[in-house]
Amino acid sequence: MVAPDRVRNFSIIAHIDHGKSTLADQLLIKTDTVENRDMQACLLACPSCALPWMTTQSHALQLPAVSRSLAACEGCLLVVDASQGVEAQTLANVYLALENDLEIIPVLNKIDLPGADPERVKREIEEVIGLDCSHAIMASAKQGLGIEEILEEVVRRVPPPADNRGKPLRALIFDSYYDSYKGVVVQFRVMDGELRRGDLVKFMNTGCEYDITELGVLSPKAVEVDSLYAGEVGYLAASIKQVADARVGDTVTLKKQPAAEALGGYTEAQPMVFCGLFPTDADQYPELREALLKLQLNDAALKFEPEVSSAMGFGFRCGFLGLLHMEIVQERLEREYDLDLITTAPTVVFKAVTTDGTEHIVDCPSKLPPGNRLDSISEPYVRLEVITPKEYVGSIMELAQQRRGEYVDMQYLTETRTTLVYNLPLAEVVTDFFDALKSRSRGYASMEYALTGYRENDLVLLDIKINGEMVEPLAAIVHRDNAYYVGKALVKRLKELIPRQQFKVPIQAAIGARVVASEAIPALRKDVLAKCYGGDISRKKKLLKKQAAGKKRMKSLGKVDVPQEAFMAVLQINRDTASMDE
Ligand SMILES: Nc1nc2c(ncn2[C@@H]2O[C@H](COP(=O)(O)OP(=O)(O)OP(=O)(O)O)[C@@H](O)[C@H]2O)c(=O)[nH]1
Repeated sequence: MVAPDRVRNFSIIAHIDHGKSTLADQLLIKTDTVENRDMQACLLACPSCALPWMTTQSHALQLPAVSRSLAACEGCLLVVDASQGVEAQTLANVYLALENDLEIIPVLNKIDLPGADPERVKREIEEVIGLDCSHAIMASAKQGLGIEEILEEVVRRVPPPADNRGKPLRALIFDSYYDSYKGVVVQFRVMDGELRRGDLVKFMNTGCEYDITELGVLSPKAVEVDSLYAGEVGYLAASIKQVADARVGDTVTLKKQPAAEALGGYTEAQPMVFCGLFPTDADQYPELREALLKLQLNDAALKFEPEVSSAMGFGFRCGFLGLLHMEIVQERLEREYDLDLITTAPTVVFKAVTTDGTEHIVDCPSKLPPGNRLDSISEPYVRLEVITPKEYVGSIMELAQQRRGEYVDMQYLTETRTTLVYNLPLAEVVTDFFDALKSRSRGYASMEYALTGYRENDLVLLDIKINGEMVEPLAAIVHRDNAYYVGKALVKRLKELIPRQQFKVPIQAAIGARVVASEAIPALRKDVLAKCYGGDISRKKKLLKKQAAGKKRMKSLGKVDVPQEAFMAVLQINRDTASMDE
């Protein structure tokens, strides 16, 4: 055991791409090579470290996990790219660090870059965050500059953990992952007491009990130990079947002498975005189920339940933390499990109150109670914070307004950069908002958002009928003011996307019994090959191949084949309405 006064627990917070992972690697190499060090530094990599390919959108939703990592530390490195500056995520993370009372050490990374301007960025950190930067460390994680200085500063400034060894065991879970041999490997920080291999432990929030089969520290390789004390960080394995049983934020205590109270901050990951996943080939349904179960072993936030739709057949209604999470899961299902899926447009979770006063959770538009029984519909809202160079402010405000945003605040962070705050419906953010923001700011704006609650709005169900049949997966819940636009644009888009059939196919958008838009796909006249009669054979082959590839992602709805893109068309509509002149 290491004397508690020689332990330092710290983590790294940074905006995406500012160099968190590179710096973490350097620090680990350095602590490993400096022998007889007078300390044991324990680096708690924030969860986003393990997922370096995630983009900003995901991070807002990962904040609870990041906040648990921070709760397990006494200090943190605030890493800011010296060629960029403070971004939306930097701010969100700093607030969490402040809430957790951490000692924050500013590090200006990437000073090797020709565009680096550490003095400007220092001023920015001082002005925006109010953090003294006179001792900020200049570093280049890439070139290994400033690494030793960082470690020295950590030892000097981050306080050692409080000596709580005498108390009943409380260990905070800040990460967990599934290992096919050991079961779930749980990473935790012992806050109070002591934990030994073989102990019978209880997870206070889930109530699950386990015998610890393996106890160890990651330094960074796993090294088994017999016991861990308050202040130490380690991992345990106990044949736990899925990460949902060992959730981030839960408290581990001893079954024999349990702590009176769990540590605070435990929240279950709530899926915020839902979509339907249907195998293109109905025979793949059992495989899809197996694959989802496997993914769930390592993904406590993934939710799914069987869904049967008259249009789509058997599939699953799946819940995700956000769009990025959804895309990652879909991609893994298709790549790793070789499934061909039709995905329906993502939707947020609405709350509907019927005239009898009952509240209904609506995670699928077609589940909305019928109009004549509806009293009200509410939708989730977020507080969105954007940081942007000031020349894009006008364009971003316009975007936020188009997306039903409600202006809250604007502040000049520095002479050149501005922060904008809006309240806006989550439904408007989970479409292509991030892309639109990036394109309007040439990639320079960054954003962060957090759920604030539900608000009642004048929302209606927009139904889509193809060839006279209601297609549930194409239905959408939209604001009444936009329903006409969306209906019109959606019907137009569907006409472009759905291939011609042997017969004329009418497409209609309706609110209740009222048709708000209609189009028709004319009947197919020519054979597809007729176009290139006499043309060379390779061209024909190419055309056929293209058709075959297209076919894979079709779903037959009644007599009409509908391609995958049609199910996502409603997402593009928002963009279209934004640029529609009408
Ligand atoms: N020039 C230069 N590039 C750096 C430095 N540190 C990191 N990078 C590069 O910046 C990019 C992002 O670095 P990462 O360490 O992946 O950043 P991150 O903050 O961990 O990113 P996420 O995990 O995706 O949030 C990589 O291409 C690194 O090679 C540095 O000191 N100088």
